[in-house]
Amino acid sequence: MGRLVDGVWQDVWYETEDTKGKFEREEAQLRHWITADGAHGPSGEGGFQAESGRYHLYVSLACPWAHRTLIYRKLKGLEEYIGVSVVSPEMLDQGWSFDTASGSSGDHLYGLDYLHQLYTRNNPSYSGRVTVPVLWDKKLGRIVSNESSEIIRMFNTAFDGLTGNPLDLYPAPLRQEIDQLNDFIYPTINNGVYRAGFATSQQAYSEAYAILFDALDQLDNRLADRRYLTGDALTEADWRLFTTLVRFDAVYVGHFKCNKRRIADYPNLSGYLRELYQQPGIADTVDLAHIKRHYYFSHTMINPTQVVPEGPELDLDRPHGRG
Ligand SMILES: N[C@@H](CCC(=O)N[C@@H](CS)C(=O)NCC(=O)O)C(=O)O
Repeated sequence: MGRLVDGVWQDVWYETEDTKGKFEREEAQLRHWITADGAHGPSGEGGFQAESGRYHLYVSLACPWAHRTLIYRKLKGLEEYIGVSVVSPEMLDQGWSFDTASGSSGDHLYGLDYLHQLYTRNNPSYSGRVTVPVLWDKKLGRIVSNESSEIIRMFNTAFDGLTGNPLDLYPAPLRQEIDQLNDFIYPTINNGVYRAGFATSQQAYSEAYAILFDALDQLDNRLADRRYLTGDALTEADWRLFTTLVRFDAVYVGHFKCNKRRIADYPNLSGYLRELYQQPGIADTVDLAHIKRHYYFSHTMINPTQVVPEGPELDLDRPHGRG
């Protein structure tokens, strides 16, 4: 775990001293957009046109943000257009690595040892955290984006002319509602579990815990009379929630101390989670072994023994009873 400072790797844990024990996630810095015609998107520079084989995704199967991009790659039929390299679940003193002995696919493009080398290949004097996912442009040898919420928006439309895949997970009539749901779910739940788990003071943890379970209760109620978060169709908001829910009982309950209830205890969220898991292709994107290994083995300040629990027994293939 660490960060780059002027292109040099430094092994440091998250800073919480100035924030009374609160964990604050750093903003992603690299924010260009792939578009159908190469015009520039909402931020960054232009010149990143959707093309087959031009772009490559670097992901961790453990990471909920990277998981979003893998789900979109699957649902939008992008697998033959965009390659993937998977880092090892073990994120230790050099950060994310391509160590094949511990579960990485290896770096398919350059045979690098560590993800931080990709960041300095993009910018030799980069300063900041070295995070997944990374969307890489093989043609220009640059990082397009390291912000998952924007990568999934690109994947939603930019390649449609090539793939002919019309699925729209951010349809115009629902955008405002989806944005509102995201604004609610990101701080309370997606990042909320991290705010609980990475807190270094009782107060910061207890606050994050209360906000998290209040938000889950609200969503469970919402799903009592709605099949999905916005109604009858799955949207971006559901997939963004899913990547946290599917890790919850296996990791966040124990490792991050989010233990008021399990998702399995919620009458509506539990079936909803299974329904999303059972959508075609989605189970292929979920790797619970990487998920458990990553959190329990990498966060040595939380779990210094690095012992990974055997359980719980999850049965995500059980009938979901929704609809
Ligand atoms: N804003 C980023 C956040 C990505 C992120 O924080 N990824 C985590 C893994 S779950 C990471 O790579 N952390 C390494 C670090 O912070 O040093 C996104 O959504 O793409």
